[in-house]
Amino acid sequence: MVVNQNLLCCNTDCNPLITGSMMVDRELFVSAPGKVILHGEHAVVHGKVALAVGLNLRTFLRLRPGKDNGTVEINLPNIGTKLTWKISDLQALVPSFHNSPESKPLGPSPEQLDFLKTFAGFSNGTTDTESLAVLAFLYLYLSICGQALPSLEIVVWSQLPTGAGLGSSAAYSVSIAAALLATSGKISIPAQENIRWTQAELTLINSWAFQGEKVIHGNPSGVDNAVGTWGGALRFQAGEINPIERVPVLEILLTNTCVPRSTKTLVAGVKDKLLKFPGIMEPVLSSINAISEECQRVLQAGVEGLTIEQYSVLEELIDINQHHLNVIGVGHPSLDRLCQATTSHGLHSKLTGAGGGGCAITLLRPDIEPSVVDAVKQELSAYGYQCWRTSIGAPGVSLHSSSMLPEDVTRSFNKA
Ligand SMILES: Nc1ncnc2c1ncn2[C@@H]1O[C@H](COP(=O)(O)OP(=O)(O)O)[C@@H](O)[C@H]1O
Ligand SMILES: C[C@@](O)(CCOP(=O)(O)O)CC(=O)O
Ligand SMILES: [Mg+2]
Repeated sequence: MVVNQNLLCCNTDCNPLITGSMMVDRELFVSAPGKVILHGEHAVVHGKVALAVGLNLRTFLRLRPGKDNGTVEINLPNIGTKLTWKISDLQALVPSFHNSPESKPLGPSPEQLDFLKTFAGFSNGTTDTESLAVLAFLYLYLSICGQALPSLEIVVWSQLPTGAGLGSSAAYSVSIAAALLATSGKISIPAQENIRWTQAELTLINSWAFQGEKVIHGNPSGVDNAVGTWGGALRFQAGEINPIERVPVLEILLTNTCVPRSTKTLVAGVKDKLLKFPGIMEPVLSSINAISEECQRVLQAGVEGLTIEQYSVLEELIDINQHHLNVIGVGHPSLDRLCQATTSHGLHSKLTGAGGGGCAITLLRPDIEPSVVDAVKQELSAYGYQCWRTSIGAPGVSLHSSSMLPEDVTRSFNKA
C-alpha cells in the first residue's frame, strides 16, 4: 500500500471524504498508541527502511460540544496546560489559511507556523507552544473547509511519557486528527467500538496527523504517525507504509532513562552531521537500512516462533544498530549505562525513537529466567530509570465508548 502523506487538499472537490459540516453534537473518545521503532530511527528521515510496532501505552482524547459561548476549551494535563481560546481570536488566523494554494502540500507554511506559535504562545504563556500550535492548525484546517468554527471542549491525556522516544507527539497528533475529522464529518463515526475506520479514512487521519507532526518535529519521516494510525507492525520507507501482517510475539523490556531531549533538535543534529561528513554518514545510514531489512527477514521467517539462532541474529542486529546510533550522534551516557547493565546479564538493548536519552528496548527471549529480568529491572531502577515488561503490536487509532475506557483514563478525564 503506497500512501503519500504530503499531498492533501482541503476542499471537497479533491477529497471525496471531505463532506458535511462540523457536527459537534456528541461526546467522542479517541485513542492512538505510542510506538517502538525496532530499527531505522533517524535513517528513516533520510529515506531508509524503518520497522516500527504499536505499543500498548496510548494517548486518549475526549471531545465534547463546547458551551456555545464561542470558545474552544483545552485541557492538556500531561504538559500542565489548561486554557480557553475565543473563536473570534482564532478567526483572525483564518485568512492566512484560506490563501494556501490547493496544489501545495498542506504542511503549515513558515508564516502560518509563526502565526500558530505566536497565537499559541500568546494564549498559553508557557514554552510548550507546539502542542497548542498542532491543535490550532488542525482545528483551523479541519473546520474552515467552508464551515463555521465550532465551540469545542478537548481533553488529551496520555499513558505515554512525553518526549521519551515512544512517539507521544504522533499519538497526540493522530488522536486530534481523528477526532476533528470525525466531528467535521470528513470520516465516519463507527457505531460500535470494534468497527475500524476504512483504509481511505485511516489514510486521511494519517495525512493530517503527519502535518501535525511537522509542527512538533520540524522534519518528521512519518513513521510515528503511521504506527499511531495503523498500529500492529509496519515497514516504513519514504512515505510508503507496508503493514507486516504476521510477526512473532516479541517480549521486550522497555526502559525510560527519564533523560529529557528534543526529537526536533536530535533530528536536526543528524542532518548537520550528514551534510558535514556525507562519505562517513551515508554508509552508516545504509548499514542501518540493511539491519532493518535483515530484521524483517528474520521476523517473517520466524513467524511461527523464533529459533535460538534467529534470536541470536536479532540480538546481534540490536548491538550493531546501537553502535551506529552512537556514531550518528544520538547516543547518551544514560543509554550507555543501560546497555552495559543489560549486557552484563546477557541481554541486548538499543535506544528507540530519537535517542539522546529517552527510551531503550531490551529483547527478552521466551525462556529467560524471571530472576534475570528482576535483577536487570532492579539495577536499572537504581539509576532512576523506569522499566516496563511489555509486548508489542498494539492496535492503531480507535474510537471508544465512555463505558469501555481503561480505569486510569476515566479517572484522569474525570479529574481534568
Ligand atoms: N499528551 C500530550 N499532551 C500535550 N502535548 C503532547 C502530549 N504528548 C506529546 N505532546 C507534544 O509532543 C512533544 C514531544 O514530542 P517529541 O519530542 O517528538 O517526543 P516523543 O514523540 O518521543 O514523545 C511534547 O513536548 C508536546 O509538545
Ligand atoms: C528520530 C525519528 O526517526 C523518530 C522519532 O521518534 P520520537 O519522536 O522520539 O518518538 C524521527 C522521525 O522518524 O520522524
Ligand atoms: Mg515524536
